[in-house]
Amino acid sequence: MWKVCLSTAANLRRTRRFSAFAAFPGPSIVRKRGSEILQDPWFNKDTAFPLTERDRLGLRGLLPPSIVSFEQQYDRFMESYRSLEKNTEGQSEGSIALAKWRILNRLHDRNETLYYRVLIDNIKDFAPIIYTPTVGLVCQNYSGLFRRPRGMYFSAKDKGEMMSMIYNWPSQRVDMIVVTDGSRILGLGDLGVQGIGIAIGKLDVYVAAAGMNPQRVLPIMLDVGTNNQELVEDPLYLGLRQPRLDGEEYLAILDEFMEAIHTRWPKAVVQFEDFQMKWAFETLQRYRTKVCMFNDDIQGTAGVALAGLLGAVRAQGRPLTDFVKQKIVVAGAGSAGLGVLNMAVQEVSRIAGAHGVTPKHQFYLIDKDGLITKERKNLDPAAAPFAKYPGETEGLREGSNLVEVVRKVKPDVLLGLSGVGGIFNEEVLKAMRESDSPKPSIFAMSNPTLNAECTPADAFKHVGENIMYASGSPFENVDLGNGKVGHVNQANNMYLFPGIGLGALLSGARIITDEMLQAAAECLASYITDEEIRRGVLYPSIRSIREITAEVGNAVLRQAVAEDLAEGHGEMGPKELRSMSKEASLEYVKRRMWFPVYSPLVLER
Ligand SMILES: NC(=O)c1ccc[n+]([C@@H]2O[C@H](COP(=O)([O-])OP(=O)(O)OC[C@H]3O[C@@H](n4cnc5c(N)ncnc54)[C@H](O)[C@@H]3O)[C@@H](O)[C@H]2O)c1
Ligand SMILES: O=C(O)C[C@H](O)C(=O)O
Ligand SMILES: [Mg+2]
Repeated sequence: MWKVCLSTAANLRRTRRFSAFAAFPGPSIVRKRGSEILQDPWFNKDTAFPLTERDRLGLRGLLPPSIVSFEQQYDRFMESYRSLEKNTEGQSEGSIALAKWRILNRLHDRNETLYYRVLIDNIKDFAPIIYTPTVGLVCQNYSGLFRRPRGMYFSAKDKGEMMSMIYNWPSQRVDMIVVTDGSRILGLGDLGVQGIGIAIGKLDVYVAAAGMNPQRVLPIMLDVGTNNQELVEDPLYLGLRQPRLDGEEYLAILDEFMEAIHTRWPKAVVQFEDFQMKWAFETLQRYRTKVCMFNDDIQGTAGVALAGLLGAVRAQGRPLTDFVKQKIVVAGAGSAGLGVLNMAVQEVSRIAGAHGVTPKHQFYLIDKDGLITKERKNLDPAAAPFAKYPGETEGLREGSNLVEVVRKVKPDVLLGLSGVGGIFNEEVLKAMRESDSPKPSIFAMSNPTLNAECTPADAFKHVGENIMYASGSPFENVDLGNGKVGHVNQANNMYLFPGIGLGALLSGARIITDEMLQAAAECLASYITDEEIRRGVLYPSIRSIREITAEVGNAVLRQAVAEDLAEGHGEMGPKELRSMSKEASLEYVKRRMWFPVYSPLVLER
């Protein structure tokens, strides 16, 4: 039916692209009738309710008589989106982006099936709106933009109540939770309760990329106060107006919350997002051996960066084992930068182990106070493994600045996770011209756009055309003249977190191990062909995120099975999972991915 109704070539392409994932829609059980259904975005079909359903569900007379098809609704939405693009021409980028977010958000609030379908089909255009970078702007303005709640809010005032509060969530089943305490939203700092936007955006990506069922995802804000004085003084601010809890008080809230969600949904996968570094590592260590959870900023980012770094080795025409020889300068010693270095060191050990040599790396770590050495006062224990000994610094000293380090080290890769826009300035980029690499790489991974350490245009201009470039937020490719294009990669954890969550869920993994994350990163790295590498491509197009996520999910699932951590999911037991070939488990993953189509609604009284 869907196929014969399609009118445009674009529609045809859409259907083909996802035909492998589309399943015949089974019925959805609904426990409400009439106008209550129209108010519920999970079930609402607007004017597309067929007559039989209008009769069955008490909708007759509540809708205009004409029945509009899903495809017509889809086209009408896209038309209004395009006309908004025209009508906002000439306005500031920020207000255009917010207008686009509003129109998508209104659809999200009204009709989830249509919302997720347009999101999946147009992920390249819409990801920058519902996710990085616009989601940053949305979080900054969340209190003013607020119209209706989404997800759950647990605050410091709810201490002792969380175990009962958790049952206020209407869905019996939750598969995926993204939780933030709002303390470090992208590179925008402490945004308090307004950080809920980031959890919502990540879960939208889960639905679009991993096919998580939107009825079973839950964004959560843990409001433990904010140290952002501007917010506290903002009359519109919707969060607690108190300093952030710290120390044992903070951990007591976290523990109570984790116990509550684990009690109600013991099989749910939990993603920690945008926690400040101080708590990011500590909470990861505290819960990762007890529940199925991971920290996206530490672990998801690390996997994506590692995949890109392995691509950078290939781009130099070197074998992957040469990763151990790479000189990598990392600017930013926070949760993301340290996560990347930890995983890179594990990779070095693995390669060295396989070749019977002593693992040794050439990684340099810089924070806001410059090069980190063993002489650093109050050296952070998490950064200590990467701090240089005096003899190893090639004339550099404690606190040497970025340009000094780049000049001296002549790194193969310069990678930024500092949260500070523009620190890869002209001087630093020009110093990269002296890189020892035949193809230097610049990863400006901080988000959102203005926080990128450098723009791609500046990187190609100042380092030269012969580079690999990646940024955390999306940028257009760079026109290098004479028909040449400087390819811009998006090194964003969105390539991995959906697959990590999906693989963990579908295997029923008890916990998420380093090896499962490694499998995810390797899977992503192997996605790119030599020909693509030659064109400067390190990551596949966001357009194929659903296919990539299925593969990554399968890699994670298979690793969970290999480590005997898979307890199974639904009717798929651990024994069945163990007996599956790689192809069979990939098929299982794909079949389990939710795809938005209107399913028949069946009333259960
Ligand atoms: N692309 C991605 O997928 C991705 C993933 C995670 C985080 N990020 C981005 O990375 C950034 C950092 O995140 P985080 O969680 O590590 O933050 P963080 O606050 O934990 O760490 C920031 C680090 O940068 C250092 N820094 C500050 N100014 C600097 C300077 N001038 N030079 C060098 N270092 C400097 C700080 O000292 C600190 O070590 C954010 O902008 C975030 O959006 C991107
Ligand atoms: O949210 C993103 O776009 C990536 C990452 O998780 C970040 O914190 O910047
Ligand atoms: Mg993040």
